[in-house]
Amino acid sequence: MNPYTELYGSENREPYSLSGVLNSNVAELTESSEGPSITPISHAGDNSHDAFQLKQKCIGDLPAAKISELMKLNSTEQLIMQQASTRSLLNVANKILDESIERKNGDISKRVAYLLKEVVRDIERRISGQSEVFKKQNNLHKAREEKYQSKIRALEILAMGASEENEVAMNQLRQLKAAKTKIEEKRKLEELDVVKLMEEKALSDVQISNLKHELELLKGTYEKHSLQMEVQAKETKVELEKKVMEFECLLADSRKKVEELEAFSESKYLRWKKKELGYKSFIDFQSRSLQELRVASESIKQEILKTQKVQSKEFNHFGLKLKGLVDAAQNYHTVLEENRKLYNEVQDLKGNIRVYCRIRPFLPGQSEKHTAIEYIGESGELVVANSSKQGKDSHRLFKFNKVFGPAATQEEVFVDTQPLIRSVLDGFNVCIFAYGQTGSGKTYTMVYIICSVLTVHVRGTDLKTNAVLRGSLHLVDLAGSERVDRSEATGDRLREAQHINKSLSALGDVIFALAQKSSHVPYRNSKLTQVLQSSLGGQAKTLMFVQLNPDVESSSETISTLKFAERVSGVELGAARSNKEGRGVRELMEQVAFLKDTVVKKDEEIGRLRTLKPNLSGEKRGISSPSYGSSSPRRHSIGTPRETGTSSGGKSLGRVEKAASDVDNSSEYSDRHSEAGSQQSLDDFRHHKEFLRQSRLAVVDRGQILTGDVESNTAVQDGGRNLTEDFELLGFGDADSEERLSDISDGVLSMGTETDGSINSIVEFTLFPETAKQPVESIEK
Ligand SMILES: Nc1ncnc2c1ncn2[C@@H]1O[C@H](COP(=O)(O)OP(=O)(O)OP(=O)(O)O)[C@@H](O)[C@H]1O
Repeated sequence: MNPYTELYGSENREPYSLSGVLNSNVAELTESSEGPSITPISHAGDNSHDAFQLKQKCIGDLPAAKISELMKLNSTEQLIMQQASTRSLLNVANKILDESIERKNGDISKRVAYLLKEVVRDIERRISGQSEVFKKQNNLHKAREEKYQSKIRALEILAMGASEENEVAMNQLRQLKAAKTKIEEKRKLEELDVVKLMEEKALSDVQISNLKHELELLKGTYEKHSLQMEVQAKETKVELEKKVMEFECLLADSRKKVEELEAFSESKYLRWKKKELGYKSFIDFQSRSLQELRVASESIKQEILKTQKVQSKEFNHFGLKLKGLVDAAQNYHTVLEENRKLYNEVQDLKGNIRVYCRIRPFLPGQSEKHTAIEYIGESGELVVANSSKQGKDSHRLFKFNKVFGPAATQEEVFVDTQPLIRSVLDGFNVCIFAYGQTGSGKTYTMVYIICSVLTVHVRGTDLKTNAVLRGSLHLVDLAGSERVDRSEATGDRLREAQHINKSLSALGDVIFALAQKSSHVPYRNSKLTQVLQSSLGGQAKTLMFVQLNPDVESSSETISTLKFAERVSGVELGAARSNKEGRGVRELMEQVAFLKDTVVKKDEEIGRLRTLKPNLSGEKRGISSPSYGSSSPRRHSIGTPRETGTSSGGKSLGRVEKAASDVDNSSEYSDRHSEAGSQQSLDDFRHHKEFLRQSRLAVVDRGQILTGDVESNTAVQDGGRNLTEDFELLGFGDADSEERLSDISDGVLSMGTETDGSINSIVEFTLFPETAKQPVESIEK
């Protein structure tokens, strides 16, 4: 649609129609220019232009409709118009319009006129474009004409030429035809392509519509989303506003604080300023002092150098003195060693009981316990903490011949004990017994000997002097010396503990008597002391191992044990003497001993019969008999029901009411138990005998342990005789005392065995049934 129609409607048709007229004229001109008359027009242009100029004035006075009418009607004018150039024609139209605009003064709106002018200009542009095309076409036609002319000339030449050339022409024609068919095919293909493209276009349309639909959907969701976002934005806005308010409050606070801080920092700054001034003055003062000090240090250096020289001289002097002191110290140590030796010799001469103290280590699982042992000296000093006491008494110092700490090995203990054991071969009686509370390591130290007392008798002949040597070694593993109140034993175990305690208190009595050098030593109060009589009083060498439990909970037991050991260490047995006798003397000694024992046994028999009398008259009460009245350190009551205690190695451990270590108390015990302790039940006695039958024999010869059957007594004749002698020596040789002998013969098992050279040894294994009671049969008899 023409845009001018839209703009001006029917009122403004006049310029449009004028333009249409002009256009049609131009179109006519254009059509005519394609024809062969173009050339005359262009050639005749100049003449017609002059003619047109002539008519120009009168045409200009006419209205537009008239002009077109004139152009149609007047053939001469028409020709002029046809022959006039388009530019001239348009100039005329312009002029007419301009004049009409001026003349009509508002009949034709200025706007329309202006647009008309624009249209005319556009036509002009087109016409100039068309003229360009015409020129080009003209040139093309000229070129074609020339080409055809040359072809015509060529064809004329060819026509005049031979028929072969005609054929060539025909061929060319055919080729042209073929080319034409190809072109047609190509066109068909292109048509097909167009169809395809149309189809694709249809598809694309469908896709576009789908996409549009999707776009609609997306638009919907987007709108929803944007709505939500808007709601959220509103909420967030509210929150933010709140926050802004809060921040504003904070800001106000912060401002206040800042102001305060500023004020504070201002005051601080002032203070620092003052301080700075102070420091500056102080630094000045210091630097002055430093200068002075430098000067002083220089002088001191000089003095030091001087002093160093003096000191080096003095050092040399001291070195010489020190060397002298070291020599003196070495001498002091040698003297100290000699003193120790001399002290030991004095001890030997006096016949003091040697006391070795041994502290067992904490057992596995006791690692967190505290120790009561505070100090172990190399010369036998021992400091023990006494938790029950305060102040000065909270520590107690003891001194013994030797103290073995928890780390001491069996080998170390044996090395120290070896010389004593060796002296048995020289005819000395040696007794080694271990004392201490239950579980303190007595058996461990006595090298796990399964029995309580092991006696080794060694007999030999000195080949040079023909003298007979008799030595005996008693190894005694005593029962635990724990208090009954601590053991909390009841029933059978309490009785057992009391019996065990008897033997320990009897031992205490003996040691107390020996320490007091009293005329009567109560050896016969227990089998233990009877067995040990030769070792405790017969100028024997006696060694006591005091075993200690390091646990602080056992400190009271430890203290009482050590007190007892202290007493024991004070006992002087007299210088040890070797049993080296001529044959005659020995026989006489044996006779004396035999007679002594017989007297003693007769006394005992009388005493027993005395006690038996009230029983026979119907009074059922305990009797006191030396043969049964003794208690011993170990009880082996096989077959008797008993509680399992803390014993190790199958031993029955006695937890006793009072430690025999406490000599003050032990005498009291001795009195009390000498009567009560002798009561033995028939059952216990039987059990004891049964056990003894099953017991095995251990043989020890120079530290070697041999075992043998109890029944297979393979002693040589001398050995057999020795056994009898030993029984006599121990005071059990009375043949009249049937019960006691049977008890001892079962209890003391011996075996002789050859040792090196002429020395024979007898080993005895002794068990003491503390709970064995007097058999009813014997009482009745
Ligand atoms: N020196 C030691 N080194 C390592 N363990 C030891 C030592 N002394 C003792 N023991 C251990 O401590 C425990 C108690 O020792 P032992 O049985 O010899 O005590 P005891 O005094 O003979 O006891 P009881 O009075 O009950 O017969 C045992 O397990 C033993 O192995």
